[in-house]
Amino acid sequence: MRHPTGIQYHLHSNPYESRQRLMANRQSLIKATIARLKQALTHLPHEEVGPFSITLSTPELQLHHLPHLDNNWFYWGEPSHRHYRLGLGEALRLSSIGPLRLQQLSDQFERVRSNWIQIDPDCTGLQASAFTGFAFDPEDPMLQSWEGLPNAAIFLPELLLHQTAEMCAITFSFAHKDLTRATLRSQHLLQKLIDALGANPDPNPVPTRFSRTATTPSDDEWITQVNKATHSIREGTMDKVVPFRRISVQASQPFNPARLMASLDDLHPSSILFSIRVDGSTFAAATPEHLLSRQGHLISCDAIGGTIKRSPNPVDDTNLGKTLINDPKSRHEHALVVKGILGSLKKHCCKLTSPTGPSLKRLRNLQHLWTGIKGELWEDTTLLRVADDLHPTAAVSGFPSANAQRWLDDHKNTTRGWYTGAAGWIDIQGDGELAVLLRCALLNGEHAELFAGAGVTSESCPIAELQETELKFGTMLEALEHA
Ligand SMILES: C=C(O[C@@H]1C=C(C(=O)O)C=C[C@H]1O)C(=O)O
Repeated sequence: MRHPTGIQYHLHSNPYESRQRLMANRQSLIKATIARLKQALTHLPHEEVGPFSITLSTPELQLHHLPHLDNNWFYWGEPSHRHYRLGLGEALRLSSIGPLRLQQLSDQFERVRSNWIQIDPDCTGLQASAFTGFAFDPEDPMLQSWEGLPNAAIFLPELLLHQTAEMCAITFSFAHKDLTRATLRSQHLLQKLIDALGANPDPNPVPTRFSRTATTPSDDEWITQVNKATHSIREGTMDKVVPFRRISVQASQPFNPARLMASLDDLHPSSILFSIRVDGSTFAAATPEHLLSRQGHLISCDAIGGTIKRSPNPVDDTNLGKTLINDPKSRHEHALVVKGILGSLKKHCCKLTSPTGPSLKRLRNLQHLWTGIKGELWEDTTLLRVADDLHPTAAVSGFPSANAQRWLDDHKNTTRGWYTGAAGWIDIQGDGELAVLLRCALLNGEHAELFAGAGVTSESCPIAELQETELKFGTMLEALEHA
């Protein structure tokens, strides 16, 4: 295959072979890439303030999993689209907290975007991009196990490895004009990246053993809480609320985030995978739900609400799906999510479309009611401003949102950190994707905390909602066995 720059390359289908080849050629690859970077840097416009991003096609590299890294990382994967992004280093961090956090972040990012220069000498067409994420609660001070993760932030990585189904490219970014420093830093990160990609994955034939050490609220407390919620709903306080539970697990050896993401990739190829490590906090998620995707003036959102288990028996599995789709309680719970999202999008969109009824979204261990919502944006808005109005959706907080939030605060069902917040990427054009952070875990050595919630309406059965949270914990618990 011949690349536009004239570089000859081969796509290796055998990962072992491609790793071997990478390690054998790594010094020459680093040298050649840095030479191309230096060459591209000579084209930087002198008068601009930056940030600056240089994108180089790197067909010799392939990204299918989070590699084993000892420094900070940002990772986004959509296995079913063979689409992955890995960020290392921070060229720039924008952060904010408080009720105006997303508007402030949006304004800061728009200022950055207006000065951001990207050079793409290989004509990859891949846009320079940053990672972003935010906690559920705008006021969450991010204490205890969440310490290190900011409440809301945008991170422009110094090195972004971007793999699509067709190509792989590296974008080097920096927020200053010290070209020597930029080159040295790029070389250092490239070396780290190639060493990580080229390393053979740790063999882990034995499942990781761990035990559950704490559950908050306990089963009994949860049942009381759900009963109180259905009572409040029947009294007319709100239509729906989504309380959550947290479990702690303890293993005999540290969990390995790279192995965790690889097993999530194998077990949940249709989910969105996200992981971040900053300042000692490691967070990972495999979520089925987009909060928002934006491409130009087109946006889309997932409305998800209504959950049932799966069965290994195909007939039973189909029947479970039918039960869910015909269940008035689940349909009602789902309809509130759709209504809430349409209500939030109205002011941003000149056109909104959604199917008249939900379909089934089948995941490995559970199935959901799902409605895809599409819209066309008015011109003067941004991904983060739309996200600000969407978040929190009735899928993760309740309906109406303010009443549900008050109920959760009153019942101390708070301190969620990034669980049920959102994270993703945002590019130089203002396009991006944000995923709702569900089916997730905070990793800390041999300790992990997992989070799961369930939508409660007037007809909810507390035991069924308890079982639903257990099903949802199952996503991470199963993957942690291979971590
Ligand atoms: C709150 C969670 O999931 C949300 C709630 C759902 C429900 O109540 O049926 C389904 C999907 C998610 O929107 C979670 O996974 O923790």
